[in-house]
Amino acid sequence: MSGTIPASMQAEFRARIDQLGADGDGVCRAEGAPIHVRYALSGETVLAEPIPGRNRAVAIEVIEPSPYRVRPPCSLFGRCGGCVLQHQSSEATLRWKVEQVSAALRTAGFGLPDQIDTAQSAPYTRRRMDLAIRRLHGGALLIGLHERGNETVVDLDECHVLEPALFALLRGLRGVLARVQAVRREGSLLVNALDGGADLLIATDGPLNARDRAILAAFATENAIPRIAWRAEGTQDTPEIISQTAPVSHRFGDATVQPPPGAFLQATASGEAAILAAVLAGLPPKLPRSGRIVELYAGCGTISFALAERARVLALEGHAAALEALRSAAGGRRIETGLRDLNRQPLLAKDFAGVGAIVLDPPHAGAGAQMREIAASGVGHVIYVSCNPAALQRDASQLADSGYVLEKVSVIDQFLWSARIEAVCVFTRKVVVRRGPMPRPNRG
Ligand SMILES: C[S@@+](CC[C@H](N)C(=O)[O-])C[C@H]1O[C@@H](n2cnc3c(N)ncnc32)[C@H](O)[C@@H]1O
Repeated sequence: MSGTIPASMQAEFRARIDQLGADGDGVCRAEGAPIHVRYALSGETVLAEPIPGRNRAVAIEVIEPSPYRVRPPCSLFGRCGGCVLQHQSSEATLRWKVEQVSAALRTAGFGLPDQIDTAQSAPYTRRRMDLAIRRLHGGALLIGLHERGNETVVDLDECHVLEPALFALLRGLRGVLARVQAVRREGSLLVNALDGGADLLIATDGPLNARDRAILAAFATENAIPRIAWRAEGTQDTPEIISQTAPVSHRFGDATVQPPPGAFLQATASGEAAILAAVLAGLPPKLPRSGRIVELYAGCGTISFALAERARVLALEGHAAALEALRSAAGGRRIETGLRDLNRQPLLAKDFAGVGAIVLDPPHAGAGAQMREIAASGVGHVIYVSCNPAALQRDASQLADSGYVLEKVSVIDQFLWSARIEAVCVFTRKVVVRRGPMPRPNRG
């Protein structure tokens, strides 16, 4: 969305909100163009104040409230960019998320199943968060999330989504990082609450000196943190392990994985469970134990180990360290792994010959070139785990064009009070399965 608010609405204006946009903001129309009004809900009339230079506004007074408006639980709501929908009941937000996914699938060309399953994570259960670090001129340190639309860091002195133990850890870390000279002006912190303890990946805009390392190592020991890793801010360098007090471990089913620093993890344990249940429910009921599943974008194996209970799995992933974690834990299971950049080198349609099901969990941008090959493969079951309805719409339209139907949809709200939406969609196509060799992983 670009442009600015029409000249006739440069001052405060009354806005009648038609709907929520994909970003969770209310949308009204002015002179034919949509204007996004923050903190306004569908059906409301609000007094809105334009944000200078943008076609966005902020609700400053609610004139006619939505029946779903509630009091936001967090005092940082409206400043911290982490939550955008605390002023709407969680039930109404879940319905809105279902509608967003439904609209994407309808636009892609599918009829919807009679029932859409839903799951919603509870407050205080987020186990992964990417935070910003900012040093103020006086030396004090902020750890938190950016304000919406700008780089100001809002110190997270209250949070209703994070697991309490992680939140408590941040409290201590704030004082510790204030003493770390490598944080000159800014940095970032990725916290993962693994089963074996918290895993921290810190990035700073200056180099770590020996004193910094000692400070971080002492913090790890005092707080029983298995691992702290570091890398230079703004890079994707392989993280350096600063402190390792215990083995890093996380369980996927009966497998124990050692995820790399900053590893992708589903945002909540209950969200992960809902995703797994929906994926397993979407597998063909008669998949023989000797059958084959190709899993794309497998990460460290969140889904792979559960799939391997049902059939042989070929798990492909583009991030070498994540794949290595999966591969190391896969011993004795029916999991073959392959390192592959599926954008540059997608599996081809013919590579899927004889495969009983494809499970894919692509990044935010969607499956890109890989999707065309999946659609052309004719594999009977395609189970798509989505974290972005817009990408889902693009990718699913290729399945619609290839004659797939939509069997099942589950919408999972594991990013409570945000506009982020997860969905698991099961697409099927009646085909005669071609027999052929298992696709060969491309070992990197
Ligand atoms: C949404 S995560 C899902 C990971 C895993 N399925 C899980 O649930 O933990 C997407 C995964 O895709 C991987 N990925 C991103 N781009 C890729 C590419 N071009 N080729 C292969 N894998 C890619 C990421 O490294 C990440 O592990």
